[in-house]
Amino acid sequence: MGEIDPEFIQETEYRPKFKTIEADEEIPVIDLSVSTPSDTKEVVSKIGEACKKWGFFQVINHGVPLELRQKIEKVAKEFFDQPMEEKRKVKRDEVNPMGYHDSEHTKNIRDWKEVFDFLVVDPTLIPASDDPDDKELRAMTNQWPHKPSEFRELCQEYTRQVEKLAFKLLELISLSLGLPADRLNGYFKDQISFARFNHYPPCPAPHLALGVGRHKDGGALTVLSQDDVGGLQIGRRSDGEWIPVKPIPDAFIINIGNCMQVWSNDLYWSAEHRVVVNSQRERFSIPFFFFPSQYVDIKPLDELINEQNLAKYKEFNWGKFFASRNRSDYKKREVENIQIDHFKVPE
Ligand SMILES: O=C(O)CCC(=O)C(=O)O
Ligand SMILES: [Fe+2]
Repeated sequence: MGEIDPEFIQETEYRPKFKTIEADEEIPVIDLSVSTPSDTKEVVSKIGEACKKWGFFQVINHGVPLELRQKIEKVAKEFFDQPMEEKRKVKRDEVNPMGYHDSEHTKNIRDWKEVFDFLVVDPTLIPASDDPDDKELRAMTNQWPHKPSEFRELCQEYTRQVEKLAFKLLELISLSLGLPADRLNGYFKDQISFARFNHYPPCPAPHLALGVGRHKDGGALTVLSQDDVGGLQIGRRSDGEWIPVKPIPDAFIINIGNCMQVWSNDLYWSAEHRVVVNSQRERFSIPFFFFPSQYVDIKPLDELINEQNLAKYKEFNWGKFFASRNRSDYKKREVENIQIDHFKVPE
């Protein structure tokens, strides 16, 4: 049994069990290639069902070139393979959260991973603090390493392509809610989206630590690329059971974030998920967090609420929510991380 720093150790109830979970159910795999309006209708309906039941699905024939994905995976690995001294040159700090980081905390427990974050729009403005009365904004900017030499260009090309997919999915999700395809697009005019390279090194005590502790993604949706190692697990909406997400070559994993859950007034589900690590193989993944503009106030969409279906959430400001979440990632805090449940209207 390996020894690890106590700051990585999860409370007993949150440690992974490593029992074989009966694969009686898996998240749906949806083919996005459509040639007729009736194909689109079918895709929309499958997406709607997946968002309700799981909050997760995988997509194939998504339009992001495989070659680009292979290149980006290669440079991400090359970046992390460098000595710590090199990686620290682009280390993030409390002012600028973009760049390299190796002490991410989820729910106040340290994650067994290192990350590199980069923005889609550079610079991106966010609230300077999570204090609702503080109107000041600050700029986040990208920090690019010199090596690998094609790193920056590939990262920018990757976010351009994945952003296109994110907008396509946003439109399909709007349609699935019975709304016009472009109903949600305006919320992303000054999007604060970013992408992340996750590197999970082999862990000597995979039964005690997690690559990422259980959490829900904050934004509208996440487009995730994972390698063939596996380790992502999602909490099933019906009973909370942890279900592994099977790696499928060239597929993207899509999950609903908190904003979409609120917009849909709980029809769609932002599922809790986590990453288990193993003692043998390192794992890489690349989430793209599709985040609305900081000034957008999030609340259940007017078209979806009525006397039979009252709004389940009070309005909250996305930028302030993000600023609050962001602070808690750095280090242990005494208070609980902000959650959408804090905005729930009592029944
Ligand atoms: O590595 C993964 O598969 C998922 C990572 C994740 O959930 C996150 O970075 O928010
Ligand atoms: Fe996540």
